[in-house]
Amino acid sequence: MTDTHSPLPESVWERCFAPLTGYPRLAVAVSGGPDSMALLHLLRCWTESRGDSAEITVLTVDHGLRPESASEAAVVADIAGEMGFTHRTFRWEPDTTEASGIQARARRARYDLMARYCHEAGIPALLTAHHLDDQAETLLMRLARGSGLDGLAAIPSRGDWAGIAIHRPLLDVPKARLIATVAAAGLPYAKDPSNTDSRFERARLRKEQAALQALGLTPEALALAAKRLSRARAALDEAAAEFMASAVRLSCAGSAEVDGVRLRDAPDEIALRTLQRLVAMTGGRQEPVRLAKFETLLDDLRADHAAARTLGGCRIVAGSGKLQIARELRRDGIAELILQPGERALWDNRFVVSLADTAESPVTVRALGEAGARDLADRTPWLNDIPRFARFSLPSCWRNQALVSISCEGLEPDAVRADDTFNARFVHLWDEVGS
Ligand SMILES: Nc1ncnc2c1ncn2[C@@H]1O[C@H](COP(=O)(O)OP(=O)(O)OP(=O)(O)O)[C@@H](O)[C@H]1O
Repeated sequence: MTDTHSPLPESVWERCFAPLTGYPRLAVAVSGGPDSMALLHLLRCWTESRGDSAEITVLTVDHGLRPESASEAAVVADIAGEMGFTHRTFRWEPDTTEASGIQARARRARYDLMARYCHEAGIPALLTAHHLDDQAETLLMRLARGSGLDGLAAIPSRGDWAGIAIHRPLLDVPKARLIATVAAAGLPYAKDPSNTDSRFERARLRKEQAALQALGLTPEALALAAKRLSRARAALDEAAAEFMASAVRLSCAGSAEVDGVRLRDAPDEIALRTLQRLVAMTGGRQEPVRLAKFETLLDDLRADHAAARTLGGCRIVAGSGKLQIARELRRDGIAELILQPGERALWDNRFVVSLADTAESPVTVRALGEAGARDLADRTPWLNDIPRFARFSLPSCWRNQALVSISCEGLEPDAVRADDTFNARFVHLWDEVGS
């Protein structure tokens, strides 16, 4: 990819999209800016060039932060429609009392909304249009923060959000090429003024482009460094996954049990990754947790000082040679949701809950709670296989204030099954961790 200012040729986009082969359905995140409009156009070229390509759904989040945002979403909807793709717009209502971190909150809300929709629609993967210049900027920003290996490896080409695979097929492509691609395709695109607003770190960095390039810190060189570091990150992730396969028991009920002796003896990097991973999987992706907190946890475990604690939405309890991790039931509870017959939804970023269309009426899904868990302990044998505290945050299904099911896919039917039209499936990665 030496010519950085011409449209992307077929040989290149075919290679970019190769990892997407085999998905029956794909969602693509399109803001209406040049990068994601280029991705949309290339995806159309790709689907046209293949007889058996995936069904595409285009997703736009209207953050309502600029007056033009609704009309920009409408333009994306029109273009997606002309291409023969389904389109959905989600409106985000920001909490205006919170003054800080609007970009980070918008980003989190965006991924949550899109992942939720993907679960409802049965779409396993979401594409975003991150590119080489995004990668280079991310590396520089992380350097400035003193990030470690994971941070410096920057944006992964393949990630995960609440059980949905995230693919970034254009990560090796310079932004200028995407602009040339979208221009050659004759597609309109929106300009986001926050890209040049000096209140934001990324925009400040862009203003220093010339100075950085003069020092040899070109986007290509930075992205290459990130790519090399990402190989090291991938190797460590793989080693951690192997460790987890033999030292972790992950329950279909969404809790994890780790062999405490093996965790203490594991290399720091592997033990830390295991803890981070399990907290992210079982904790419903609450606020991001700083690495330093995991380092303290590991030190305490090794020094036998690890009393029960909470971290990242989880409760972590050490004892009898094991470590148990499960979603914490906080005082402010876990949000409930109402499920209509025939509906499927993501609950607490952990379980895909569904109600068969034969169900007689809607149900409410909520955490089982302490009283419910006590009541069921003798009647539902698998409950005894998971830690007591992990039972409180299990998905339970209620109708008219009566508990009708706590069915978890992969476990024996429960004793309360007054209704067998409800199902809950833990969203996280069976094949990577022993269950
Ligand atoms: N409002 C939006 N609606 C739909 N997709 C969006 C929206 N904003 C961003 N995206 C998707 O995310 C990609 C990256 O955009 P941007 O760099 O602004 O997002 P980000 O989420 O902050 O990035 P990161 O995930 O690296 O933090 C876009 O190319 C697009 O695919």
